[in-house]
Amino acid sequence: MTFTPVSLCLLTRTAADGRREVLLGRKKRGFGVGKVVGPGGHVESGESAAEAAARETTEETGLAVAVGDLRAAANVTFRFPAKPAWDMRVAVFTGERFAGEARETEELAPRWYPVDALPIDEMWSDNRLWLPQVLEGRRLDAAFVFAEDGETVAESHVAIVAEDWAE
Ligand SMILES: Nc1ncnc2c1[nH]c(=O)n2[C@H]1C[C@H](O)[C@@H](COP(=O)(O)OP(=O)(O)OP(=O)(O)O)O1
Repeated sequence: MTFTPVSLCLLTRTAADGRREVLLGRKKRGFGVGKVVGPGGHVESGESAAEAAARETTEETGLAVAVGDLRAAANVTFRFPAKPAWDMRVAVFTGERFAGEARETEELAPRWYPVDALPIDEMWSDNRLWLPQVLEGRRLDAAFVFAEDGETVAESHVAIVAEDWAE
């Protein structure tokens, strides 16, 4: 089985009203077009997963992120038995430090969403099973198998590796 390496970056901030927000965006082209996703994409040859997360974030949102400010938050595999070319292993990073203002790019229309009101129905269907936990500070290992339609989660496995923010 070959899993394409992909990185995903979840930047968070505290809004003026005190609510915690996460930067997501509507995908404008390519795989998953129309869905709300975190900035991310394929890890290029010679690049670490964290470097890919930082680069993709800059390319897709205009924000500058330092690799050292990213925290490894989850490893998630997506398997599509009906379409194995789509199989991917996603390294998910979180971070709170970045520079600049998010702007729309050719790939993504970014927007800050309150963490307690995620647009979960507009995201990949696996997201509801792991994204809120990551945003609560848990580190996860997860695996999802998609049904023939490439949209419905047929099997899921989510394991908590660490309760990072537990005090
Ligand atoms: N199932 C699921 N859950 C959560 N997030 C995602 C998925 N599938 C996904 O593809 N994604 C995310 C991961 C990435 O943010 C994108 C996919 O990246 P993609 O646009 O295919 O990769 P790029 O390298 O940016 O592509 P090109 O620029 O080369 O077209 O969606």
